[in-house]
Amino acid sequence: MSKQKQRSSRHRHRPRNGRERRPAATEPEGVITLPFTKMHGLGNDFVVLDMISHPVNLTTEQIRQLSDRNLGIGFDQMLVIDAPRRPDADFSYRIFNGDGTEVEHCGNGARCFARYVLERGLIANAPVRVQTANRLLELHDDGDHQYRVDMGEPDFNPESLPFSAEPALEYSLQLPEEVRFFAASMGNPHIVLLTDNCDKAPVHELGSKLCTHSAFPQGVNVGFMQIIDRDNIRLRVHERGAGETLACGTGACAAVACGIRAGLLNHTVHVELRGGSLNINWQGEGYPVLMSGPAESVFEGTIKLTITADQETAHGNRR
Ligand SMILES: N[C@H](CCC[C@H](N)C(=O)O)C(=O)O
Repeated sequence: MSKQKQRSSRHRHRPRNGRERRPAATEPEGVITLPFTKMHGLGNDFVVLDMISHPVNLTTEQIRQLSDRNLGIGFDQMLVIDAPRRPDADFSYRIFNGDGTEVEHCGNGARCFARYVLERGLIANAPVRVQTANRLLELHDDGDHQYRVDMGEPDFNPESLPFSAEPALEYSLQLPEEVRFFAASMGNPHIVLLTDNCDKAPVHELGSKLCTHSAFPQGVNVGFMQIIDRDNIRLRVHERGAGETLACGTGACAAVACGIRAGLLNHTVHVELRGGSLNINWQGEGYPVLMSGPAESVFEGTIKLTITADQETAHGNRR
């Protein structure tokens, strides 16, 4: 059986066209009950929505409200699972920061995605191929809730962030104080600053200033990397659209790739973040970055949402 057929036979109730959908429970006019799952990767926390079974297009404002840790559910990012949009993928998934902005990649989220679809039998077994806005990821299950993700290749071209500068190993900005940093895209934009002590790094003050600096028209994630030795780093990340998180998977990949490219690190690095640790491997130009780490599922819930008429239509149409 061709790989394509093998792949489709691995899906339980998941015809390619995604047509079989169970509408979210609908209550009085415009109110729906939306099931969600709360998950995290090293404390970087997510709300996971299954848009195949419960289709609804949330507005930016609704995402912001749901991310509020007092008024909503609370999360760093929302992961939205959907049917694949290309034949070589098993699923697609969309990622939204807590501020409602949609982004291209989420490393900790990819591991949680893998656990979600495998534990629910939405696919028979790993590897799971999932497409994001601009990448195709391959997710592997290493057992004991440890997952390994082929994160794709780092892109060191500053235009990929975007950041208008001549390609270089290291860059600088006058804030007015001079700040030096590496830059890489993992599908989403990262800059990485070296620090001799993560605990004392000005993650919030400097991170928030750089994250929204005009040099980065689409914003940027700001990592603070402390090199312990060639096999171990500590890392804190001020994330675009979320602030400092307890861990950042794409940030760990970007930091290690930049460190290896600068000749400061070996090819497999243990990354200690505030929420725990990841193992990152990168063999160099032309190779993908491989990330290994845990994914935890915390609780299931439902939330009532008032949706507008056109969302209702979209909701209805996607049944
Ligand atoms: N804030 C990031 C997206 C989430 C990345 C992070 N949570 C990860 O695990 O990679 C951005 O705006 O590009």
